[in-house]
Amino acid sequence: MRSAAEHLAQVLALVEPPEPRRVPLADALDAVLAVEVRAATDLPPFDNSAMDGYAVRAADAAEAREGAPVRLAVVGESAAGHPWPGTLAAGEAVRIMTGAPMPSGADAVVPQERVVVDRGAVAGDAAAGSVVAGDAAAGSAVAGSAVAGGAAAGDAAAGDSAAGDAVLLPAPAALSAHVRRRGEDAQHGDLVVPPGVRLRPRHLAAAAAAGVGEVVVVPAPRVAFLVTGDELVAPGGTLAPGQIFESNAVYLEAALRALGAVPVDLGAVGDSPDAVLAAVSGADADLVVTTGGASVGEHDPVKAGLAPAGVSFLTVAIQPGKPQGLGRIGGVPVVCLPGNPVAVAVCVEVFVAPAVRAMRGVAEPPWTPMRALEAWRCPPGREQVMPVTIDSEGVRPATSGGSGSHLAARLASADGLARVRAEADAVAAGDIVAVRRFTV
Ligand SMILES: Nc1nc2c(c(=O)[nH]1)N[C@H]1C(S)=C(S)[C@@H](COP(=O)(O)OP(=O)(O)OC[C@H]3O[C@@H](n4cnc5c(N)ncnc54)[C@H](O)[C@@H]3O)O[C@H]1N2
Ligand code: MOO
Repeated sequence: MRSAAEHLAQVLALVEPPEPRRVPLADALDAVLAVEVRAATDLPPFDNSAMDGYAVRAADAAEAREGAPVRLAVVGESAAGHPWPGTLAAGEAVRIMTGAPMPSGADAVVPQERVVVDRGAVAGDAAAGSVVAGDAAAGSAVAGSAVAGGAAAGDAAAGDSAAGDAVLLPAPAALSAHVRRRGEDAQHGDLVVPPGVRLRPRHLAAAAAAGVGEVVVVPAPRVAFLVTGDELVAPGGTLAPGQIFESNAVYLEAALRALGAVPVDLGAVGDSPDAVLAAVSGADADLVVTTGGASVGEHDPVKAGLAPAGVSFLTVAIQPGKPQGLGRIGGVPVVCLPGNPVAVAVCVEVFVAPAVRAMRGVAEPPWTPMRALEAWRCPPGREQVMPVTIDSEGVRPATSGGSGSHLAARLASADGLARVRAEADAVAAGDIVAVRRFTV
């Protein structure tokens, strides 16, 4: 019998990552980046305002004081997507919105709460203009110089100015205040996401912001699955004598999806070796997984169909999961699992998931030592993989029936798996076992 570790090495040796492919960002979530993302532009692409307010020349406001504000003529407006085309001259300000380009000549932004707008002051009769204070402080700062007219306080009103108004600045503006500098986030050509990163939403946003619309990734591997057995009926149907409900295909489809693979359902082919060979041979996949028909029985169709085509059938020192097959059909790696549902779940966690993660370039989560809180028995000579419940103190068998490979319903109560070395024939309370929460 081959050890589980040895068998895993053989499985991993058989699989290869799919060829990297260029995909739009919308299709790249969770894929592993094959080629680094570099900024296609400076980011931000231009100097712009971090505030709604007024773009000014800091030098103009240097002498501004409470009670002696500096008055600037508002000569235009720069909004996000709508730059102001001119050049700011001494004594001028431009109304500016958050994200809008800084006008040429401007080097600071004064938030609108910190100014007082003198409505219509420049265009015509200053005395007729109304003074609009952004907030109480700004209002009081210019109380002495406020021009007669209806005064109204409030942010919205203060921002509502256009060319022809003037703004009163009650304090100096620091050079570059509230200006977001071109290239301060990333410069054209800078590394934004290195290769090997599993792309999460934040990586996609960073690539998009840097002007990159497509990325080269290791695509999700296509993993085909085939279930066998004349006794299977789709869940929800009616059982005739001797029939059982199909659960392995349901599990595999979901597990493969959870692993980031593209599941390819090859169907249920009954107990015909020819049908097994035909289904597996035609699979458009990076890996094929079969369940059932891999043992020593009279009607083991997977073994009968695939062994003559070159798949090796062997026993692995693991419980559950002893009879398995491994090889290639038409160049495509094939892993044959036994049919018992718990054996399938265990073999996916121990052999198939690591293979899928290796194909994707994703790290394998570790198994960690934990304390057994109860005693249980194990089969000598095979590494036992026991479904367990997990709490902060340790683990307990999830079922009183041990790791029986047919106990599919009870598998639902487990949190993860505990591995007991092949030499042990029992676990005592207090023993240390290797544990991992289910990864699918
Ligand atoms: N004489 C021996 N008999 C068996 C041995 C042995 O060493 N000598 N090994 C046992 C072990 S261990 C296992 S595991 C099973 C594996 O047998 P197969 O891989 O041939 O699997 P099947 O017989 O086809 O199925 C086993 C079991 O699982 C049920 N099953 C199958 N497919 C599904 C499915 N898609 N959904 C739900 N349930 C499924 C099937 O009805 C059987 O009950 O062999 C032992 N025998
Ligand atoms: O190895 Mo089998 O999967 O024990 O029942």
